[in-house]
Amino acid sequence: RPVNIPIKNRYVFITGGSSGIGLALAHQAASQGARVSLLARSLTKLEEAKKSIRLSSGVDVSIFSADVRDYNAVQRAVNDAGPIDVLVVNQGVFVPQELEKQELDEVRFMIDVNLIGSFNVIKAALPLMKVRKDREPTSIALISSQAGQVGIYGYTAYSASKFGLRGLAEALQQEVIADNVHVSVIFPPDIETPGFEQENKVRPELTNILAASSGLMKADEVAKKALDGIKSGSFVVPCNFEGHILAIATAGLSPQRSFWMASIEVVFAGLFRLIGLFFQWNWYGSIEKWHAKKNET
Ligand SMILES: NC(=O)C1=CN([C@@H]2O[C@H](COP(=O)(O)OP(=O)(O)OC[C@H]3O[C@@H](n4cnc5c(N)ncnc54)[C@H](OP(=O)(O)O)[C@@H]3O)[C@@H](O)[C@H]2O)C=CC1
Ligand SMILES: CCCCCCCCCCCCCCCC(=O)[C@@H](N)CO
Repeated sequence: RPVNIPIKNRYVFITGGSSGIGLALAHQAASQGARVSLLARSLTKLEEAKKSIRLSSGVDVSIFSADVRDYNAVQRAVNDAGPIDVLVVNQGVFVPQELEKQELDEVRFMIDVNLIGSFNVIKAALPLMKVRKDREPTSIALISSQAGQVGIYGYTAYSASKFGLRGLAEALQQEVIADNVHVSVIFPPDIETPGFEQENKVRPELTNILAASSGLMKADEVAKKALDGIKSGSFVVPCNFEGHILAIATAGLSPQRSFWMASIEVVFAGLFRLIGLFFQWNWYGSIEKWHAKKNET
């Protein structure tokens, strides 16, 4: 059934809101009349974000410095922020590397921040969100990645953390639906953000080749898709053309509000499996070629 989750005059809490997608989302939510709170570690970056939002939309946002890995710190921030209508769990770290070369500390870092950190944020915020149920519907949105829909070379730990968010989201939606809380998972491709700029310095060549199957988006475009998906209470939120194909090919047993999209998923399931196999065939071809070239030199 369709749902409409308004943003205007509502409380939006964004983790990782001081940079990249989170910051773009904060700008857009503020300019649409939301009361915005941001959480991240660096107070300096938070203050810069606050200043830039005040300059562009005249809105004063609240900022909270905390590490999502620290449950007590997250709980304090969430309680200080007050009511929450829309929770955007966006914080994330990504250090691409072949597992054989990657230190386990880096694996743990990604799982801790991306997955366990999301548990900490949601668990701390849920009680505050449930008390808002007598009002309008509320939302919990998680920023995953297309690497959370399909495993990609160089992303063993990152993909695991982002696939994990999907399981969390599917189960959570069943637990909170009675409280009129609607869960959305956003699956973006590569996005031009400060984090991506860092990632690009160390990304394995094969990761670049495979990720190039999907486009590169601007943070503003992704933020707009995310916000529209949140407002319409969509469970799976794709961001670009490839993302739509990927969403249908990996629909699995996730909830679907749109009768139209559900029909497409059912009727074209076989066709999209075929497209998926074509991509895999192509990717394994690239991997083979890359190894052949490496062995030559
Ligand atoms: N850029 C891309 O290509 C893509 C990104 N994504 C996902 O989108 C999300 C945002 O990415 P992007 O905007 O590029 O990232 P950025 O690196 O630009 O921003 C990350 C934000 O998260 C905060 N953050 C990081 N670690 C923690 C922590 N332990 N506790 C609290 N806050 C933290 C950062 O602030 P601080 O460091 O001060 O804590 C910052 O505000 C991530 O979940 C990422 O996986 C998905 C697909 C593609
Ligand atoms: C069945 C049809 C398939 C359609 C095309 C599929 C293309 C998939 C490409 C996946 C790209 C993953 C990018 C990850 C970005 C990211 O999260 C990092 N930049 C870290 O932030």
